[in-house]
Amino acid sequence: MSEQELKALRLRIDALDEKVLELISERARCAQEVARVKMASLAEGEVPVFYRPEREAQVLKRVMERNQGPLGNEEMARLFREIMSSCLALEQPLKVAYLGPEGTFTQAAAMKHFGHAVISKPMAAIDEVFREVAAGAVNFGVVPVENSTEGAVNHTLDSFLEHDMVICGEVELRIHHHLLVGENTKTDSISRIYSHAQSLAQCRKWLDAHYPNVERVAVSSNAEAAKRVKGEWNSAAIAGDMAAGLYGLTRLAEKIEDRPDNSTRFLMIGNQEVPPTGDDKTSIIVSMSNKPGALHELLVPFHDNGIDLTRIETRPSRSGKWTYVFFIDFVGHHRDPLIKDVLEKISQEAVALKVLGSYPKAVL
Ligand SMILES: O=C(O)C(=O)C[C@]1(C(=O)O)C=C[C@@H](O)C=C1
Repeated sequence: MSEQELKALRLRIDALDEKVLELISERARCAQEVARVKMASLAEGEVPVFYRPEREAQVLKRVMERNQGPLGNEEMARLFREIMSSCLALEQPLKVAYLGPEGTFTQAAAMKHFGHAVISKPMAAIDEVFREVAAGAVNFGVVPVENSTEGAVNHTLDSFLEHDMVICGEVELRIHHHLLVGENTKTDSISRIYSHAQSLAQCRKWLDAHYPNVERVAVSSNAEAAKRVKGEWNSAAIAGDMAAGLYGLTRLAEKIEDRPDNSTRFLMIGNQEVPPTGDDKTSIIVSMSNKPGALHELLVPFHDNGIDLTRIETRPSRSGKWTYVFFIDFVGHHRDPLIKDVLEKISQEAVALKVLGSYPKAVL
Protein backbone atom coordinates (compact mmCIF):
# COMPACT_ATOMS: atom_id res chain seq x y z
CA MET A 1 0.00 0.00 0.00
CA SER A 2 1.33 3.40 -0.96
CA GLU A 3 1.84 6.18 1.58
CA GLN A 4 -0.78 8.21 -0.24
CA GLU A 5 -3.41 5.51 -0.04
CA LEU A 6 -2.76 5.15 3.69
CA LYS A 7 -3.02 8.88 4.20
CA ALA A 8 -6.35 9.03 2.33
CA LEU A 9 -7.77 6.14 4.37
CA ARG A 10 -6.71 7.80 7.62
CA LEU A 11 -8.43 10.99 6.55
CA ARG A 12 -11.58 8.97 5.96
CA ILE A 13 -11.26 7.39 9.40
CA ASP A 14 -10.81 10.87 10.97
CA ALA A 15 -13.98 12.08 9.27
CA LEU A 16 -15.92 8.99 10.35
CA ASP A 17 -14.64 9.30 13.92
CA GLU A 18 -15.95 12.84 14.01
CA LYS A 19 -19.39 11.58 13.00
CA VAL A 20 -19.24 8.71 15.51
CA LEU A 21 -18.21 11.19 18.21
CA GLU A 22 -21.09 13.47 17.34
CA LEU A 23 -23.59 10.60 17.35
CA ILE A 24 -22.37 9.18 20.66
CA SER A 25 -22.64 12.64 22.24
CA GLU A 26 -26.13 13.04 20.84
CA ARG A 27 -27.06 9.64 22.28
CA ALA A 28 -25.64 10.65 25.67
CA ARG A 29 -27.69 13.86 25.64
CA CYS A 30 -30.75 11.74 24.85
CA ALA A 31 -30.02 9.54 27.89
CA GLN A 32 -29.81 12.70 30.01
CA GLU A 33 -33.24 13.65 28.68
CA VAL A 34 -34.52 10.16 29.58
CA ALA A 35 -33.30 10.77 33.14
CA ARG A 36 -35.10 14.11 33.24
CA VAL A 37 -38.35 12.48 32.03
CA LYS A 38 -38.00 9.68 34.59
CA MET A 39 -37.54 12.23 37.39
CA ALA A 40 -40.45 14.37 36.18
CA SER A 41 -42.92 11.47 36.05
CA LEU A 42 -42.31 10.22 39.59
CA ALA A 43 -45.24 9.86 41.94
CA GLU A 44 -44.95 11.26 45.46
CA GLY A 45 -42.31 9.31 47.41
CA GLU A 46 -41.36 7.13 44.39
CA VAL A 47 -37.68 6.57 43.69
CA PRO A 48 -36.46 6.87 40.10
CA VAL A 49 -35.31 3.68 38.33
CA PHE A 50 -32.53 4.62 35.97
CA TYR A 51 -31.08 1.19 35.24
CA ARG A 52 -33.43 -0.80 33.01
CA PRO A 53 -32.04 -4.28 32.24
CA GLU A 54 -35.02 -5.19 30.05
CA ARG A 55 -34.37 -2.14 27.83
CA GLU A 56 -30.62 -2.82 27.73
CA ALA A 57 -31.26 -6.40 26.56
CA GLN A 58 -33.55 -5.03 23.85
CA VAL A 59 -30.94 -2.48 22.66
CA LEU A 60 -28.18 -5.09 22.49
CA LYS A 61 -30.35 -7.62 20.68
CA ARG A 62 -31.39 -5.02 18.11
CA VAL A 63 -27.75 -4.15 17.49
CA MET A 64 -26.92 -7.82 16.96
CA GLU A 65 -29.87 -8.35 14.63
CA ARG A 66 -29.00 -5.34 12.49
CA ASN A 67 -25.25 -5.77 12.42
CA GLN A 68 -23.96 -6.60 8.94
CA GLY A 69 -20.28 -6.94 9.76
CA PRO A 70 -17.40 -6.92 9.26
CA LEU A 71 -17.32 -6.73 13.09
CA GLY A 72 -18.95 -9.80 14.67
CA ASN A 73 -22.24 -9.52 16.58
CA GLU A 74 -20.63 -10.07 19.97
CA GLU A 75 -17.95 -7.50 19.29
CA MET A 76 -20.49 -4.92 18.14
CA ALA A 77 -22.74 -5.59 21.14
CA ARG A 78 -19.73 -5.19 23.43
CA LEU A 79 -19.08 -1.72 22.01
CA PHE A 80 -22.72 -0.71 22.48
CA ARG A 81 -22.62 -2.25 25.97
CA GLU A 82 -19.91 0.28 26.88
CA ILE A 83 -21.70 3.20 25.25
CA MET A 84 -24.86 2.38 27.22
CA SER A 85 -22.85 1.92 30.41
CA SER A 86 -21.42 5.44 29.99
CA CYS A 87 -24.86 6.88 29.14
CA LEU A 88 -26.33 5.31 32.27
CA ALA A 89 -23.46 6.73 34.35
CA LEU A 90 -24.62 10.19 33.22
CA GLU A 91 -28.09 9.39 34.58
CA GLN A 92 -26.85 7.65 37.75
CA PRO A 93 -23.49 5.92 38.31
CA LEU A 94 -24.30 2.35 39.35
CA LYS A 95 -22.55 0.85 42.35
CA VAL A 96 -21.82 -2.84 41.93
CA ALA A 97 -20.34 -5.24 44.51
CA TYR A 98 -18.68 -8.43 43.29
CA LEU A 99 -16.81 -11.41 44.68
CA GLY A 100 -13.30 -10.02 44.79
CA PRO A 101 -10.50 -9.29 45.13
CA GLU A 102 -9.78 -7.30 41.99
CA GLY A 103 -8.92 -9.51 39.04
CA THR A 104 -11.45 -12.31 39.67
CA PHE A 105 -13.62 -13.81 36.96
CA THR A 106 -16.58 -12.37 38.85
CA GLN A 107 -15.18 -8.89 38.23
CA ALA A 108 -14.85 -9.76 34.53
CA ALA A 109 -18.49 -10.94 34.57
CA ALA A 110 -19.61 -7.70 36.23
CA MET A 111 -17.86 -5.66 33.53
CA LYS A 112 -19.30 -7.85 30.79
CA HIS A 113 -22.82 -7.29 32.10
CA PHE A 114 -22.77 -3.68 33.29
CA GLY A 115 -19.88 -2.25 31.22
CA HIS A 116 -16.94 -0.37 32.72
CA ALA A 117 -18.67 2.88 33.71
CA VAL A 118 -19.76 1.56 37.11
CA ILE A 119 -18.32 2.06 40.58
CA SER A 120 -17.28 -1.46 41.49
CA LYS A 121 -16.56 -2.77 44.94
CA PRO A 122 -14.70 -6.05 45.56
CA MET A 123 -16.00 -8.10 48.52
CA ALA A 124 -14.13 -10.88 50.33
CA ALA A 125 -16.91 -13.49 50.24
CA ILE A 126 -20.16 -14.33 48.44
CA ASP A 127 -22.19 -13.72 51.57
CA GLU A 128 -20.68 -10.25 51.87
CA VAL A 129 -21.87 -9.41 48.37
CA PHE A 130 -25.41 -10.36 49.44
CA ARG A 131 -25.11 -8.31 52.64
CA GLU A 132 -23.78 -5.27 50.81
CA VAL A 133 -26.79 -5.32 48.48
CA ALA A 134 -29.23 -5.95 51.35
CA ALA A 135 -27.76 -3.01 53.26
CA GLY A 136 -28.33 -0.74 50.26
CA ALA A 137 -24.62 0.16 50.08
CA VAL A 138 -24.61 -0.82 46.38
CA ASN A 139 -27.29 -1.10 43.69
CA PHE A 140 -26.34 -4.59 42.54
CA GLY A 141 -24.16 -7.56 43.38
CA VAL A 142 -22.50 -10.13 41.11
CA VAL A 143 -21.92 -13.72 42.24
CA PRO A 144 -20.98 -16.98 40.47
CA VAL A 145 -23.76 -19.59 40.51
CA GLU A 146 -22.64 -22.56 38.42
CA ASN A 147 -19.72 -23.85 36.43
CA SER A 148 -20.04 -26.17 33.46
CA THR A 149 -17.27 -28.45 34.77
CA GLU A 150 -17.68 -28.30 38.54
CA GLY A 151 -21.42 -27.67 38.98
CA ALA A 152 -23.22 -25.48 41.50
CA VAL A 153 -21.61 -22.79 43.63
CA ASN A 154 -23.23 -23.82 46.91
CA HIS A 155 -22.28 -20.66 48.83
CA THR A 156 -24.39 -18.67 46.40
CA LEU A 157 -27.40 -21.00 46.57
CA ASP A 158 -27.26 -21.03 50.37
CA SER A 159 -27.05 -17.23 50.51
CA PHE A 160 -30.38 -17.05 48.65
CA LEU A 161 -31.93 -18.97 51.56
CA GLU A 162 -30.74 -16.34 54.00
CA HIS A 163 -31.36 -13.10 52.13
CA ASP A 164 -34.35 -11.65 50.31
CA MET A 165 -32.82 -10.84 46.97
CA VAL A 166 -34.12 -10.31 43.45
CA ILE A 167 -32.18 -11.81 40.55
CA CYS A 168 -32.17 -9.24 37.78
CA GLY A 169 -29.74 -10.64 35.26
CA GLU A 170 -27.37 -13.41 34.25
CA VAL A 171 -24.14 -13.53 32.33
CA GLU A 172 -21.99 -16.40 31.12
CA LEU A 173 -18.23 -16.23 30.85
CA ARG A 174 -15.85 -18.61 29.10
CA ILE A 175 -13.25 -19.43 31.72
CA HIS A 176 -9.69 -19.79 30.47
CA HIS A 177 -7.07 -20.62 33.06
CA HIS A 178 -3.34 -20.02 32.66
CA LEU A 179 -0.34 -21.14 34.68
CA LEU A 180 1.20 -17.86 35.80
CA VAL A 181 4.62 -17.02 37.18
CA GLY A 182 6.32 -13.87 38.41
CA GLU A 183 9.57 -12.36 37.19
CA ASN A 184 11.50 -13.96 40.10
CA THR A 185 10.02 -17.45 39.69
CA LYS A 186 12.53 -20.21 38.96
CA THR A 187 10.32 -22.08 36.53
CA ASP A 188 12.21 -25.40 36.89
CA SER A 189 11.84 -25.34 40.70
CA ILE A 190 8.10 -24.80 41.10
CA SER A 191 7.01 -26.68 44.22
CA ARG A 192 3.60 -25.11 44.89
CA ILE A 193 0.66 -24.06 42.72
CA TYR A 194 -1.97 -21.73 44.16
CA SER A 195 -5.52 -21.30 42.95
CA HIS A 196 -9.16 -21.37 44.00
CA ALA A 197 -10.35 -24.93 44.73
CA GLN A 198 -12.79 -24.80 41.77
CA SER A 199 -10.03 -23.75 39.37
CA LEU A 200 -7.67 -26.46 40.64
CA ALA A 201 -10.50 -28.93 39.99
CA GLN A 202 -11.10 -27.52 36.51
CA CYS A 203 -7.41 -28.09 35.63
CA ARG A 204 -6.98 -31.41 37.48
CA LYS A 205 -6.01 -33.55 34.47
CA TRP A 206 -3.59 -30.97 33.13
CA LEU A 207 -1.93 -30.69 36.56
CA ASP A 208 -1.74 -34.49 36.89
CA ALA A 209 0.01 -34.66 33.52
CA HIS A 210 2.40 -31.71 33.91
CA TYR A 211 2.95 -31.16 37.65
CA PRO A 212 2.00 -34.48 39.30
CA ASN A 213 4.20 -33.99 42.37
CA VAL A 214 3.72 -30.32 42.99
CA GLU A 215 1.68 -29.24 46.02
CA ARG A 216 -1.72 -27.73 45.07
CA VAL A 217 -2.77 -25.04 47.50
CA ALA A 218 -6.40 -23.85 47.52
CA VAL A 219 -6.78 -20.15 48.34
CA SER A 220 -9.80 -17.84 48.52
CA SER A 221 -9.69 -16.70 44.87
CA ASN A 222 -7.60 -16.87 41.71
CA ALA A 223 -6.66 -13.24 42.15
CA GLU A 224 -5.39 -14.03 45.66
CA ALA A 225 -3.31 -16.86 44.13
CA ALA A 226 -1.78 -14.45 41.61
CA LYS A 227 -1.02 -11.95 44.37
CA ARG A 228 0.87 -14.57 46.43
CA VAL A 229 3.01 -15.67 43.50
CA LYS A 230 4.37 -12.18 43.00
CA GLY A 231 6.49 -12.43 46.13
CA GLU A 232 7.62 -16.08 45.91
CA TRP A 233 10.32 -17.64 43.70
CA ASN A 234 9.15 -21.27 43.81
CA SER A 235 5.41 -20.99 43.23
CA ALA A 236 2.97 -20.51 40.37
CA ALA A 237 -0.72 -19.61 40.20
CA ILE A 238 -3.64 -20.73 38.12
CA ALA A 239 -5.73 -17.69 37.19
CA GLY A 240 -7.21 -15.82 34.26
CA ASP A 241 -6.26 -12.87 32.08
CA MET A 242 -7.49 -10.17 34.45
CA ALA A 243 -5.43 -11.41 37.38
CA ALA A 244 -2.36 -11.93 35.14
CA GLY A 245 -2.57 -8.34 33.94
CA LEU A 246 -3.28 -6.89 37.37
CA TYR A 247 -0.31 -8.58 39.07
CA GLY A 248 2.08 -8.40 36.11
CA LEU A 249 2.54 -12.17 35.81
CA THR A 250 3.54 -14.07 32.67
CA ARG A 251 1.84 -17.14 31.21
CA LEU A 252 3.97 -20.27 31.48
CA ALA A 253 1.14 -22.28 29.91
CA GLU A 254 -2.12 -20.98 28.44
CA LYS A 255 -5.68 -22.34 28.47
CA ILE A 256 -4.94 -25.28 30.75
CA GLU A 257 -8.57 -26.02 31.70
CA ASP A 258 -9.45 -29.67 31.10
CA ARG A 259 -12.60 -28.86 29.16
CA PRO A 260 -12.29 -26.35 26.33
CA ASP A 261 -15.91 -25.20 26.84
CA ASN A 262 -15.38 -24.46 30.55
CA SER A 263 -17.84 -21.66 31.41
CA THR A 264 -19.26 -20.06 34.52
CA ARG A 265 -22.68 -18.49 34.91
CA PHE A 266 -23.02 -15.45 37.15
CA LEU A 267 -26.12 -13.76 38.60
CA MET A 268 -26.84 -10.08 39.14
CA ILE A 269 -28.68 -9.59 42.42
CA GLY A 270 -30.52 -6.51 43.62
CA ASN A 271 -33.89 -5.25 44.77
CA GLN A 272 -35.38 -4.32 41.42
CA GLU A 273 -38.00 -6.43 39.62
CA VAL A 274 -37.40 -6.64 35.88
CA PRO A 275 -40.39 -6.45 33.46
CA PRO A 276 -40.73 -9.09 30.70
CA THR A 277 -38.76 -8.80 27.45
CA GLY A 278 -40.28 -11.84 25.72
CA ASP A 279 -37.03 -13.79 26.12
CA ASP A 280 -36.65 -14.29 29.86
CA LYS A 281 -35.73 -16.80 32.50
CA THR A 282 -37.09 -17.24 36.01
CA SER A 283 -35.43 -18.68 39.11
CA ILE A 284 -37.43 -20.08 42.01
CA ILE A 285 -36.78 -21.88 45.31
CA VAL A 286 -39.28 -24.54 46.30
CA SER A 287 -39.46 -26.74 49.38
CA MET A 288 -41.66 -29.81 49.21
CA SER A 289 -42.84 -32.04 52.02
CA ASN A 290 -40.66 -35.07 52.58
CA LYS A 291 -42.89 -37.70 51.00
CA PRO A 292 -42.54 -40.15 48.10
CA GLY A 293 -43.16 -38.59 44.69
CA ALA A 294 -42.67 -34.99 45.88
CA LEU A 295 -40.14 -34.17 43.16
CA HIS A 296 -42.39 -35.74 40.53
CA GLU A 297 -45.34 -33.63 41.72
CA LEU A 298 -43.17 -30.54 41.48
CA LEU A 299 -42.08 -31.26 37.92
CA VAL A 300 -45.41 -32.32 36.43
CA PRO A 301 -46.84 -28.78 35.94
CA PHE A 302 -43.70 -27.78 34.01
CA HIS A 303 -43.95 -30.83 31.78
CA ASP A 304 -47.70 -30.47 31.23
CA ASN A 305 -47.30 -26.87 30.09
CA GLY A 306 -44.21 -27.44 27.93
CA ILE A 307 -42.00 -25.18 30.01
CA ASP A 308 -38.30 -25.57 29.41
CA LEU A 309 -36.42 -26.26 32.66
CA THR A 310 -32.84 -25.09 32.32
CA ARG A 311 -31.58 -26.20 35.71
CA ILE A 312 -32.56 -27.95 38.92
CA GLU A 313 -30.37 -28.11 42.00
CA THR A 314 -30.99 -29.56 45.47
CA ARG A 315 -29.68 -28.13 48.76
CA PRO A 316 -30.30 -28.98 52.40
CA SER A 317 -33.06 -26.64 53.61
CA ARG A 318 -31.27 -25.62 56.85
CA SER A 319 -34.61 -25.72 58.65
CA GLY A 320 -34.70 -29.43 59.45
CA LYS A 321 -32.48 -32.50 59.18
CA TRP A 322 -32.76 -34.33 55.83
CA THR A 323 -35.13 -31.80 54.34
CA TYR A 324 -34.31 -30.18 51.04
CA VAL A 325 -35.07 -27.23 48.83
CA PHE A 326 -35.00 -27.18 45.05
CA PHE A 327 -33.51 -24.35 43.04
CA ILE A 328 -35.18 -24.33 39.63
CA ASP A 329 -34.50 -22.16 36.58
CA PHE A 330 -36.87 -22.19 33.63
CA VAL A 331 -37.66 -20.24 30.48
CA GLY A 332 -40.38 -17.58 30.82
CA HIS A 333 -41.32 -14.63 33.04
CA HIS A 334 -43.34 -14.98 36.24
CA ARG A 335 -45.82 -12.42 34.87
CA ASP A 336 -46.56 -14.57 31.76
CA PRO A 337 -50.08 -16.04 32.22
CA LEU A 338 -48.86 -19.60 31.56
CA ILE A 339 -46.03 -19.30 34.09
CA LYS A 340 -48.42 -17.73 36.62
CA ASP A 341 -50.65 -20.81 36.30
CA VAL A 342 -47.75 -23.19 36.75
CA LEU A 343 -46.48 -21.34 39.83
CA GLU A 344 -49.99 -21.37 41.25
CA LYS A 345 -50.20 -25.17 40.79
CA ILE A 346 -46.79 -25.69 42.39
CA SER A 347 -47.58 -23.51 45.36
CA GLN A 348 -50.63 -25.69 46.10
CA GLU A 349 -48.32 -28.70 46.54
CA ALA A 350 -45.27 -26.99 47.99
CA VAL A 351 -44.42 -26.21 51.60
CA ALA A 352 -42.94 -22.94 50.38
CA LEU A 353 -42.32 -21.28 47.03
CA LYS A 354 -40.27 -18.16 46.45
CA VAL A 355 -39.71 -16.47 43.11
CA LEU A 356 -36.11 -15.23 43.14
CA GLY A 357 -36.64 -13.21 40.00
CA SER A 358 -37.36 -13.10 36.28
CA TYR A 359 -34.69 -11.57 34.08
CA PRO A 360 -33.64 -11.31 30.42
CA LYS A 361 -31.68 -14.30 29.10
CA ALA A 362 -28.01 -13.40 28.78
CA VAL A 363 -27.46 -11.47 25.54
CA LEU A 364 -23.67 -11.24 25.62
O1 LIG B 1 -34.08 3.73 28.13
C1 LIG B 1 -33.77 4.09 29.28
O2 LIG B 1 -34.55 3.93 30.24
C2 LIG B 1 -32.46 4.70 29.52
O3 LIG B 1 -32.20 5.10 30.65
C3 LIG B 1 -31.45 4.78 28.42
C4 LIG B 1 -30.43 3.66 28.46
C5 LIG B 1 -29.59 3.74 27.15
O4 LIG B 1 -28.50 4.30 27.20
O5 LIG B 1 -30.06 3.26 26.13
C6 LIG B 1 -29.55 3.82 29.63
C7 LIG B 1 -29.70 3.08 30.78
C8 LIG B 1 -30.75 2.08 30.96
O6 LIG B 1 -30.29 1.02 31.71
C9 LIG B 1 -31.30 1.66 29.68
C10 LIG B 1 -31.13 2.36 28.52
